[in-house]
Amino acid sequence: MVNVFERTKTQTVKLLATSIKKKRVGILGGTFNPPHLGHLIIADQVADQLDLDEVLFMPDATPPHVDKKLAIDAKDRAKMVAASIHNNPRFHLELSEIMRGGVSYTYDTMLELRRRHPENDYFFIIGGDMVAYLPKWHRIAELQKIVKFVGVRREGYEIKSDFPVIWVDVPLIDVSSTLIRKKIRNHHSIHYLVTPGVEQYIKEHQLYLD
Ligand SMILES: Nc1ncnc2c1ncn2[C@@H]1O[C@H](COP(=O)(O)OP(=O)(O)OP(=O)(O)O)[C@@H](O)[C@H]1O
Ligand SMILES: O=C(O)c1ccc[n+]([C@@H]2O[C@H](COP(=O)([O-])O)[C@@H](O)[C@H]2O)c1
Repeated sequence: MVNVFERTKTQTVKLLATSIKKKRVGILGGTFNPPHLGHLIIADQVADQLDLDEVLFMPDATPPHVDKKLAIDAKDRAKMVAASIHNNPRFHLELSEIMRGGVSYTYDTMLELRRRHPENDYFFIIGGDMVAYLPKWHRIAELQKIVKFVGVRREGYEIKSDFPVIWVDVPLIDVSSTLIRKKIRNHHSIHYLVTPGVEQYIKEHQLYLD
């Protein structure tokens, strides 16, 4: 007969084994100013084709490139991301960069995520407009050792880079946050370009009107 102590020990070991199951985790980092259907489609296509367990949508605090101005608060961007992804159980909001504050270098973030879950495989998703700049990213040589980069093509950008990237085929989606902001400023429709929750949030908070 198995004594209670032994049974508990076996169960605990089993529990620990399942709780540290290695996951394949995609990360879509961005400014999400605002999040749009392009973000959702690329995350879903990559998750499907690379068989990912989850995708973390991770709004940055201050983007590393100096030319990106952020007029709206990180809280608004995070709330809009939450509204975009709430009905997809594979998508999660990752707040590490906003909580850490300052310039959001991916290397610092990956160290933090790896500390939390060293067992996982991480796949950082980037659009074709970003791939050419990868060699210039902060501590890229070390970063490459702890994350795999996944590239998706983007309308209007030709890829000329021999940087090691896993390419995933996605339908070309000619939508950007810049386009959405411009449409709002010009009082044009953004219906179907963002989720209904994001459209409502933008209206309620009167974002991007100037
Ligand atoms: N339509 C799209 N097709 C492919 N990749 C995209 C698309 N939209 C965004 N991405 C990628 O998603 C990531 C996060 O994008 P980000 O939040 O900066 O949106 P954006 O539309 O590029 O914003 P902005 O127009 O303000 O520069 C980046 O790697 C970007 O290249
Ligand atoms: O770490 C870097 O040097 C670095 C340089 C450029 C971009 N990134 C990350 O790439 C992601 C997409 O950037 P962006 O500006 O297109 O939203 C976002 O998570 C940024 O923090 C990171």
